[in-house]
Order: sequence, then C-alpha cells, then structure tokens
Amino acid sequence: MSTAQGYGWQTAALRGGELVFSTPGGIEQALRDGFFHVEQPEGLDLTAGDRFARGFYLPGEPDSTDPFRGFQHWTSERLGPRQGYYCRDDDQTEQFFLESAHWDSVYPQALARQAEAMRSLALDVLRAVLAHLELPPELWDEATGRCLSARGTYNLTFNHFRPEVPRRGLNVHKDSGWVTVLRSTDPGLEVERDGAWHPIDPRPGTFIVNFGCAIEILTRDTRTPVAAVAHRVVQQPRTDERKPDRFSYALFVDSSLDEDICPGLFRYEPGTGLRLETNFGTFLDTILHNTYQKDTAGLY
Ligand SMILES: O=C(O)CCC(=O)C(=O)O
Ligand SMILES: [Fe+2]
Repeated sequence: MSTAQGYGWQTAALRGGELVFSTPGGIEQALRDGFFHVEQPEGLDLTAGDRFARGFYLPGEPDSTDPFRGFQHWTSERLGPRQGYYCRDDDQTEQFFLESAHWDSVYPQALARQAEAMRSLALDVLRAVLAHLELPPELWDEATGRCLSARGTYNLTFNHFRPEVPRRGLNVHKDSGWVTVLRSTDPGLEVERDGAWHPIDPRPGTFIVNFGCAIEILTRDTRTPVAAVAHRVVQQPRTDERKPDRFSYALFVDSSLDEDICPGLFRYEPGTGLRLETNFGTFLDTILHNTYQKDTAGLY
C-alpha cells in the first residue's frame, strides 16, 4: 500500500512453505517493490555471522582465541574467481565473498551451519514466490538455473563499511540473481522506487529479501513481472569510537555457472516457453565490475 507516509514496505513470514504477508495484497506489492522483509525463522542463531562480519577484516590469522578474524589473506588467487577478500577503492565497503563449495573448509564451523540455514530459508522463499508467478512448476528448476536442486551458486558475502573512507558506502546496484537474504541491522540502505531514493529502516527480527536481475529477466513478459530492486548504501559517517562500524551480510542465490548444467539466464514467454537471454558468467562479471567503478552503476 502506498500512503502519504510512504510505501508501507511489506513484511511476511514463512509458514508451511507459504509466505504469509501482514497486509492483503502484500505479495503483489512485494513483487512490484522488488523486496520485502521476512521474519527470521525461530531458533536461527546469527551469532557466528555477526562475529565474522565484525572480524574478517582484522589483521592477523584466525586462531583459537578468535577464529573469526584475519581473513584478508583468503583472496581470489587462493579461492577462485569472485571469491574471498576484496577491498574496494571507490566504496567504503571491504568484502568477503564465499561460495558454498568452500564453506566447510574456510568458514568457522558455526558459520558454515548458519550459511546453510540461510540458504535453506532463501530457497523456501524462492519456491513460495514462484508459486505466485505465471510459470509452470515443471519449468521452475530449469528456469532458475538449477538452484532449486542444489546445483545453483550460493554465496554468503560480508560487508564492512569503513567510516574513515570518505566515499559512498556501496554503489547503486541490483543483485544479480534470484533472491537475496540480507542481514542489515543499521540505517544506511536505500532503495529506488518510482525514480526516488527511500531509506529502509531496519526491522529487528527480520531479514530483507531482495529480488535480483535473474528473476526480473525471467518474468518480464509475464502477467506477474517481478522487479529487481536498485539499492545502495549511503556514506557512513565517522562517529565516536564506541559505536561499532556498520556491517551487513547476505546469502545470494544465483544460477549455476556451469554451462553444462545451465546455459544462462532465461526469459519466459507465455505460450512459447523459455528463451535464452544471456550468458550468466559474462552478465555477472559486468554487474560486479560496474558496481565497484567510480562512475558507473551495477545495473543492466
Ligand atoms: O549493507 C546493506 O544493507 C546492503 C548490502 C548489499 O546490497 C549487498 O551486499 O548486495
Ligand atoms: Fe545488494
């Protein structure tokens, strides 16, 4: 619902595999907004993720007194393309990207378990959303690049916003894939809606679910188009030393990058079927490159 106070961004809970929104018409609005809040599942412990978010960039090596610090040495040279520690030049964020194939060998054990729980939530959310779309269930797994059958790309990615760096927090972008489950607990996130930027106030006890480019492309020609939300994080001010730096982290669900498993991103044409739109690896590299350059944006 759009009111004089704002858009009334949607909140939902997953119950028995279905998304129950707090407002009638909630799902339709969420698909138009490109995001919604989802209640955290009961019993999901976020301690490990929050610790890693506050520690991965600290100097040193992980050790028995602090297994959550000292991860800047895990770079893409060691882990592979788009993986590991990145320090951005034009944004405040320094980041840590890690695909599910590496979770057990790189992340502390409790964090690997949390990553799996967040992936399972993300896939439950995606299935519940797909049930509302004009897309036959027999096409779901192929259309979504096999991410529903454990063959997709699943990254748990961390952001630390360095308040001493006088730059934007995180540049304008759309997430690349199907759904993102984002833990964002401090102000600073903004979304674009109807040509204007709107701050998103954190709602305790919830994650934010973002829809990404893959689902926007797939559904564009259907009766149930899903918007990928353009978003950014504004520059974080230097404050007093006792206030901890802003962090966030997110579980990203993308298609398989293995072309034998998934040829790329599809568009669904009702009455015809799936049409291959673009190679996914190239698409992903372009979006990432454009997000972290000075004068571009991670849009397509
Ligand atoms: O920090 C946030 O609130 C958003 C982070 C984000 O958009 C991302 O990591 O893709
Ligand atoms: Fe994002």
